[in-house]
Amino acid sequence: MNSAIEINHLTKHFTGFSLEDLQLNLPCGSIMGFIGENGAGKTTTIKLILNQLKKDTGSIKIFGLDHITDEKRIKEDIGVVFDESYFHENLRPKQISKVMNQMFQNWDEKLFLDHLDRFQIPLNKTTKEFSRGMKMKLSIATALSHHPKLLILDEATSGLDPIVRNEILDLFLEFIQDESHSILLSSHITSDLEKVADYITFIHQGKLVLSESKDHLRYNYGMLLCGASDFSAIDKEDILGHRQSRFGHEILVKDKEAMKRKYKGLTIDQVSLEDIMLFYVKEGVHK
Ligand SMILES: Nc1ncnc2c1ncn2[C@@H]1O[C@H](COP(=O)(O)OP(=O)(O)OP(=O)(O)O)[C@@H](O)[C@H]1O
Repeated sequence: MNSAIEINHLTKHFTGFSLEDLQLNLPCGSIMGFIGENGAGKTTTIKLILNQLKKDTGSIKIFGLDHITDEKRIKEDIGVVFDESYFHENLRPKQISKVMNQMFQNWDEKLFLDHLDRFQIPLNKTTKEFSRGMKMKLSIATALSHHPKLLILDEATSGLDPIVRNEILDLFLEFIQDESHSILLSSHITSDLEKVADYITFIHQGKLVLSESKDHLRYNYGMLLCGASDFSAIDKEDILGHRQSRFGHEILVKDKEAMKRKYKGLTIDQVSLEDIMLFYVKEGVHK
């Protein structure tokens, strides 16, 4: 079994929105960043994976097993974090531990308390007395404490300060040291994904734009910078996306090295995930 999550031809229709023919493969031992604008379909995809929403067509396999017929078995091995805390607000961490112990065979209270200690989460407060960051850390500690093999996190680091986010990213990198572990991480904070993700899947208006290794994106995509006269000499087919500013033309290109050879003398910068997203979502892509 090499895939933690394997999605083929997944489709879900709502009135006014469709997730169409999604393909995604998260290899075991890796982190996949899941990106897309607000309303692109990330949470819908995650809920479909978790069978919290019913798919229309397509297949979803987790650890090689069907996500519906083998749901009970699979759920033991998945830790899930959504951006909202789902604990009752009058519970203290040890009471949460009792609840989780009923839910998961592999619940490990010692591990849970170790995570809380590391995150400096007070044991004597109820969750309604927690800050947003504390609630998020509590959710992540909970998700990790039944020894899951797969973590699925939907905007789990949104609204957290950079120090807390870094702590959490470090924890993800530790988790992934075990090659049987994997993470699907939806986030708008593309710089976080640049730090930790091995793969990036990008959806736009319910459709897959790309699903590639981060290194492939880093080495193949580039931003060509030029003035008006050079711009007119660039072949249309090389322009993946284009933006004009008062400083000149910025052109999103694929196959950076080939472009460097073809347009000698022009600057081609490294491109960030945020740039790629902006060009697809805001500037429009030419092909
Ligand atoms: N239960 C539902 N019934 C009808 N439409 C829904 C339902 N759930 C989601 N949608 C629609 O599906 C689309 C995608 O929503 P989704 O929450 O998956 O986006 P997202 O990529 O997670 O966005 P965000 O980054 O804002 O969280 C939206 O247009 C939303 O209104």
